[in-house]
Amino acid sequence: MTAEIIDGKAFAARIRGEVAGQVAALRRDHGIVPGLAVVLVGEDPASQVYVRNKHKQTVEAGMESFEHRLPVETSEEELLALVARLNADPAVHGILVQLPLPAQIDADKVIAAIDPAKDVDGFHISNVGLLATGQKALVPCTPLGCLMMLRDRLGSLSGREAVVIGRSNIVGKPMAQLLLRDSCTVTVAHSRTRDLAEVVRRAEIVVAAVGRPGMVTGDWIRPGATVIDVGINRIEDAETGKTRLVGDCDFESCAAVAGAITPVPGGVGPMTIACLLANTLTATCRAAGLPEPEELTA
Ligand SMILES: Nc1nc(=O)c2c([nH]1)NC[C@@H]1CN(c3ccc(C(=O)N[C@@H](CCC(=O)O)C(=O)O)cc3)C=[N+]21
Repeated sequence: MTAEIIDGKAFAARIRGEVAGQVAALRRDHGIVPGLAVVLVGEDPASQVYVRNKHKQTVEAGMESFEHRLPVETSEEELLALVARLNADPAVHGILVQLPLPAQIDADKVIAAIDPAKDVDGFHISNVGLLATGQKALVPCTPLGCLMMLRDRLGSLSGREAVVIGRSNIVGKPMAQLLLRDSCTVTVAHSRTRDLAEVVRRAEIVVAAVGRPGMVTGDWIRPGATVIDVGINRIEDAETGKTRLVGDCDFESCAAVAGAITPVPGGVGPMTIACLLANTLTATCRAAGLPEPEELTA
């Protein structure tokens, strides 16, 4: 069997188009322009690429983009002061502080300082708790994108066996909560899981988010399973000496067994940014007391 390759790039473009349409309607009917503030501390090259892409796509969707680049030696107090200003700014509907942060800044403290209503990353404990208890939350972008692709391919997820590999606050844990909310039977596996291959072989849905290049191989995959590869690992190609992006799944061997699989690049990554725009639109609608875009939320 050869897996269908899920085109995350095309899916993300479709979502951004939908967001752009609703942004245009908000402007036309209510004079509201959604605004997204992205804060980058330091000059990590990968982070700079992501922030540039976010800015470009935010503007293309018709929203306002506020970029704040701070030097690597920025203090925690300075960053907290900026967050406070953004919280108070009515033109800002969404706030994203790019992670990781330099060592002198406590990321948990910064996330806790963001107004939960503007927390488009869905990282604030208030949103984490709302998601975990099945209430209306802002949901982390990467798991939200994964959920959209799974629903699109499988329809109802009810009763399905899902295995999430990885237990991070950013992907693994919220992914498990979303799958649970859609009535999957969810297992969260991780580096200490015994017989990991055997656990993964049970799954109709595999979400790999461990950050270890090529760790999941085809012999771990149940025939026909849907495989969502969240890993974005930059490795050096042994032959060309150039760096390239690979996922947590060994693509060739997994694609030979799976029913469908997301590629890296061009899978989950573009969906993450599309969902950031969707969350910004959702936050804007909620702030204005307007009906929110149902098909763009979890
Ligand atoms: N507060 C916060 N929120 C985030 O959402 C966040 C963050 N911090 N820190 C860094 C990670 C990483 N991240 C990505 C987004 C898009 C791609 C993406 O579009 N990737 C392309 C490839 C891009 C390339 O060539 O490097 C793809 O997979 O096709 C990747 C990674 C968001 N993150």
